[in-house]
Amino acid sequence: MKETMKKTAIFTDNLTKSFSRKEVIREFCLSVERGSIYGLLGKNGAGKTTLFKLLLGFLRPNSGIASVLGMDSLKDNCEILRHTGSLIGAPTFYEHLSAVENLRIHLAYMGLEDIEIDPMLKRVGLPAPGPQPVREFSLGMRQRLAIARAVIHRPEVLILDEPVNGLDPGGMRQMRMLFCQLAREEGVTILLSSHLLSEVGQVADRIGVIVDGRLALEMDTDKLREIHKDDMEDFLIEIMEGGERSDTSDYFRN
Ligand SMILES: Nc1ncnc2c1ncn2[C@@H]1O[C@H](COP(=O)(O)OP(=O)(O)OP(=O)(O)O)[C@@H](O)[C@H]1O
Repeated sequence: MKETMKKTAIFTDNLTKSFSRKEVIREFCLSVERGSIYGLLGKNGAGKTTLFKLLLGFLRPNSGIASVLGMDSLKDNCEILRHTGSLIGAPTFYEHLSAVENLRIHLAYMGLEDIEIDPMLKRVGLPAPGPQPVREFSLGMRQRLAIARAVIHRPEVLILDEPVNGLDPGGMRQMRMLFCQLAREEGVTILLSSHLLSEVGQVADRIGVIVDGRLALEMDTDKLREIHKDDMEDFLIEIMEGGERSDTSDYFRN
C-alpha cells in the first residue's frame, strides 16, 4: 500500500451516484487523514447522507471508488462496519428496552460483550438512565444514546450525520469534547456533517463544503479562519448556496 493511502482513513475518487437519473453525488473526491476530524457542510439535499451511505456500503455507486481503512465500501462492507461507528438519519432502537439493554445487544452483535457500558453512558451525558425504556427518551437522550452506540465498540472510524441534532448547548459541548478526545487521544478518524457552522468550526481540523453533490471547497479550519477572520460564516453560507464566491480552486491546495 502506498504511504499516502496508509495515512488516509476515508477515501473517494470520482464517486458518482444517481437516483432516477438525477446525479446527487458527482465525481466526488475526498481524502480524510487518519486521526483527524473532517467536517462536511452542505445545505439540505446537498448529498451528505448519500455520501455517508456510499462510504458504508449501504448504497451502490454508479461509478467511482469509495473506501474506508483501505477497504472497498461495497465488497468489504461487513469488515468496514466492524471497524466503524456510524449515525445516519434518525437512530432506531429496541424501543421497549432500556439504554443499557440496547447497548448490550449492540455489543453482543459485535462480539464484544466484555466492554463496560456505564462509563460510555456517562461520557455521553446519560449517567444513570436506569430501566426507563427508550420509547420514553427525549430527542436529546436518543441522540446521546445513538452516539454512545456508535462509539462503544471502539471503532477506528466514526461517520456521523448531524451528530449534535437535538442536543442542548451543554450536550453539544460534551460531544465536541468527546470527539476531540477520541481523535487526539485515541487516533479515531471522524467524518461528520452538520448544518451548524460554529460547531463544525470548533471541532473539525478540515472543512469541506458539498454543493449539489460536488465538493465545492475544502480547507484546513485554521487556514479558513485565518483568511476569513471576520466573515467565515457569511463566506461558507455563500459557498453552500452555490453563490458568486464559488470559484474556490485555491481552497483545495491548502
Ligand atoms: N433513496 C432515494 N431516492 C431518490 N432520491 C433520493 C434518495 N435518497 C436521497 N435522495 C435525494 O438525493 C439528494 C441528496 O439527499 P441527501 O439526503 O444525501 O442530502 P443531505 O445533504 O443529507 O440533506 P439534509 O441536510 O437535508 O439531510 C436529495 O435531492 C434527495 O431527495
